[in-house]
Amino acid sequence: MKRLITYSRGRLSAFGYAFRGAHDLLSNHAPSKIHMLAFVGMVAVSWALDFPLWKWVAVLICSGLVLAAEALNTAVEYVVDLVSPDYHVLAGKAKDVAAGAVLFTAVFSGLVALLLIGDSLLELAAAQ
Ligand SMILES: Nc1ncnc2c1ncn2[C@@H]1O[C@H](COP(=O)(O)OP(=O)(O)OP(=O)(O)O)[C@@H](O)[C@H]1O
Repeated sequence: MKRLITYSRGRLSAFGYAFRGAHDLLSNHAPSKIHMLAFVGMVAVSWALDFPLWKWVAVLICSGLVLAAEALNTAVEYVVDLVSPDYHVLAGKAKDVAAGAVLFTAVFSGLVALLLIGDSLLELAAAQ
């Protein structure tokens, strides 16, 4: 029982650290705020176009991937700034590649959003 309580406390602390990281990400990094705004905008559009369940799932998966990529990119930036505050070509590459991960997820999520919205608009037009 004591081990279970200790284990549960450890897991709860881990959640706390994760929420602290998410708070830091969303309050101190402008790109994350933009991604969050895009997510809120996409939720509004999905609501307005009365997306079916599978489209909501696609929206949530894509939005989660973009925010997770942004979080990892920010983590890479923190670590690079810690271990290589001075200029180093590899430090620059690490940051650039991490930013590339965000670019990939954002571009492909944008394409998914266009397909989902386009499909709903075509359905609406066909129903007129
Ligand atoms: N220590 C370094 N050595 C070499 N190049 C670096 C270094 N730090 C940053 N750079 C280069 O400058 C670019 C911008 O770095 P910076 O830390 O400002 O990231 P950023 O993309 O502007 O961060 P944010 O997402 O917070 O706006 C990096 O992608 C990299 O090419």
